[in-house]
Amino acid sequence: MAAVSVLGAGSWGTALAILLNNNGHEVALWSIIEDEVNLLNDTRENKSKLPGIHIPDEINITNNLKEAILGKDMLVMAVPSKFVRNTANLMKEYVTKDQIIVNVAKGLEDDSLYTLADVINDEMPDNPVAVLSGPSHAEEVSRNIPTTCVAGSKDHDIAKKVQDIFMNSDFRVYTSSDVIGIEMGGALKNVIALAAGISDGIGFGDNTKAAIMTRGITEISRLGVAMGAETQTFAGLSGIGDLIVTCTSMHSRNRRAGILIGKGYSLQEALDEVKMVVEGVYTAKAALDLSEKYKVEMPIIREVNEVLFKGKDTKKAVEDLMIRDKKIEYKK
Ligand SMILES: NC(=O)C1=CN([C@@H]2O[C@H](COP(=O)(O)OP(=O)(O)OC[C@H]3O[C@@H](n4cnc5c(N)ncnc54)[C@H](O)[C@@H]3O)[C@@H](O)[C@H]2O)C=CC1
Ligand SMILES: O=C(CO)COP(=O)(O)O
Repeated sequence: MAAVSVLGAGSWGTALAILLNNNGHEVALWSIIEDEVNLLNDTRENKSKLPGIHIPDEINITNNLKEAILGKDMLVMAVPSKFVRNTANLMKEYVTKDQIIVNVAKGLEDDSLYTLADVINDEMPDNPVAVLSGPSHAEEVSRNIPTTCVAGSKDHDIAKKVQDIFMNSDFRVYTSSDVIGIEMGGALKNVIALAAGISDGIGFGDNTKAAIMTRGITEISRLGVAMGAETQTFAGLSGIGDLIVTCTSMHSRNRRAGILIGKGYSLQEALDEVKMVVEGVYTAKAALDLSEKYKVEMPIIREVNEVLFKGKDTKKAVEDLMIRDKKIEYKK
């Protein structure tokens, strides 16, 4: 058994802390927000994000970062992407180089255009860094609904350790060495989910959503491969698997925000309504910047940016996607 800390007590951090506790590990759950820690300790429930799910008494819920880090074998970073650098920066005072850092957040850093594993590496260069990603809504994982994920590390032994620590009969974990592919799939599917939600919110049908998902994974894999990822990863759990769950589930924060925007809500109104982090909004701009940097065409991601940040009419965005130049899907 291992000693593990989960950093970030939102829906995903809470669900993973419970899973790790159920796996028999010694678990701490840290949040930077003192009020959040007090509420979780008082109620042993994350009422606003995972209502009805009991947080076992053995989990040490703490606001003390030093206490959360010291003596742990693994540190799981479950804070939203925009807080990853600052959290990693705070952590480095206490981490020792044998501790494995596992990133479970999905996003990109907007200025540097770094993936989150790269941000963590940048802050804690001596630590082994892994990622865990896949179609895995906290609402279902916390109810032990069968789920599959992939643990990625360039070092197979590290990926295997992550697999061993997280896996149980309801949570199946594969390993992969394609870290960049896993991260790009996880980050960019959120932008495509916004588009799928917008289409649903407008009242378009299943045909439209299937088109967005299929052309969406093409865009994601085109950029990912240009950045060094393996094509095959985008056909896997962290690619098409996560895209399917995000574009079709009512648990999806990104899809829900998209639906509201498609119905005419402003971006801010949609974010206020969803309450939890909508990562696609933060990733959209970085994805567009990366598409320009790598000279990769990403029309759906471009239109999502137009709608989110330039107030473009959602129906006009879809129309502009439909009347683009004629293209070949495949030619031998
Ligand atoms: N919710 C889910 O089902 C899944 C979420 N993820 C990813 O996990 C990450 C976290 O998502 P959620 O748990 O859904 O978010 P959330 O919105 O439920 O939780 C956010 C949490 O971040 C922490 N936080 C807030 N401000 C902070 C700050 N300034 N510094 C450090 N920590 C702060 C707090 O503990 C807060 O509860 C995201 O990148 C998301 O894409 C990945 C897989 C599943
Ligand atoms: O990444 C996630 C599930 O795999 C969570 O993001 P969404 O809630 O937008 O689907």
